[in-house]
Amino acid sequence: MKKALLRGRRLSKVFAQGQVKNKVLDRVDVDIYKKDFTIIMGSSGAGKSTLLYALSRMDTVTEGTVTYKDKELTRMKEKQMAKLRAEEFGFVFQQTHLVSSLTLFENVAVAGFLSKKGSSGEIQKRARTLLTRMGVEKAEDRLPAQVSGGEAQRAAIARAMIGNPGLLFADEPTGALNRSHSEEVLDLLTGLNQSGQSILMVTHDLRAAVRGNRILYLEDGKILDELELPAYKGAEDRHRESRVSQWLSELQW
Ligand SMILES: Nc1ncnc2c1ncn2[C@@H]1O[C@H](COP(=O)(O)OP(=O)(O)OP(=O)(O)O)[C@@H](O)[C@H]1O
Repeated sequence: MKKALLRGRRLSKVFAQGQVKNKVLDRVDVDIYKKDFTIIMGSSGAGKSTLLYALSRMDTVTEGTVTYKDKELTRMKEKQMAKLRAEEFGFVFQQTHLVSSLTLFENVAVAGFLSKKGSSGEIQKRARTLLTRMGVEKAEDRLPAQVSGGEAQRAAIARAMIGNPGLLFADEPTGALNRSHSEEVLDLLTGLNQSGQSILMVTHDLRAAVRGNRILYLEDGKILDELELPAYKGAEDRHRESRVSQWLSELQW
């Protein structure tokens, strides 16, 4: 039996606004496995991002436990959690949140210094290698405002990878990109996964979802169903997209 890298048990999240309570996650049980490219799908407002934030402890849960490599994150104090997050997790969001006054290289290197993994020289070398791997080495001395949205997102992925994370969390990483830039970013994520990187990604885009080998479907705060797929082999596999599309239509997505 596969052992979970990250495990959520009976996760509930209630947002209270005055007297009104909105239960967004309802006792969700979920396991995320090492080396998988796991996707969270569901309709708008289903709680996808809330589940990602709960599992990464970017946000607290109302009830339930989150365990990563046998450490219970839901018991950790914020300082301990911040350390674990810096050492073990990488994050990519729809907006890159790159520091506007720093070059792409500096954005990646600074994140590397914060992860405290290696000497200054090693981190700078790794930053350059990652920017090259992401295909943005020619833009590394430019500010975020001087590059395209796709280049900025690729630099943001380099930044997320600089600490060699055990798990990369991505929340709609292609949500703000045009089709060709989205494909470039998805190709990079697929490549990272093929070299062993575990990824958990939220998306509402079918083209992004087909990159995963396991898709979880969230509805009304619960995981309604999941689909296992073989590893992604390339865009020519048309059958894959129709299979996922068929599954989603059965779920009335
Ligand atoms: N900080 C918050 N305070 C109050 N309600 C919130 C908060 N964050 C999210 N919600 C509510 O929780 C529900 C789920 O939000 P969430 O962003 O997780 O959904 P989602 O499935 O990621 O949606 P989308 O695909 O539209 O981004 C929504 O009804 C949202 O309005």
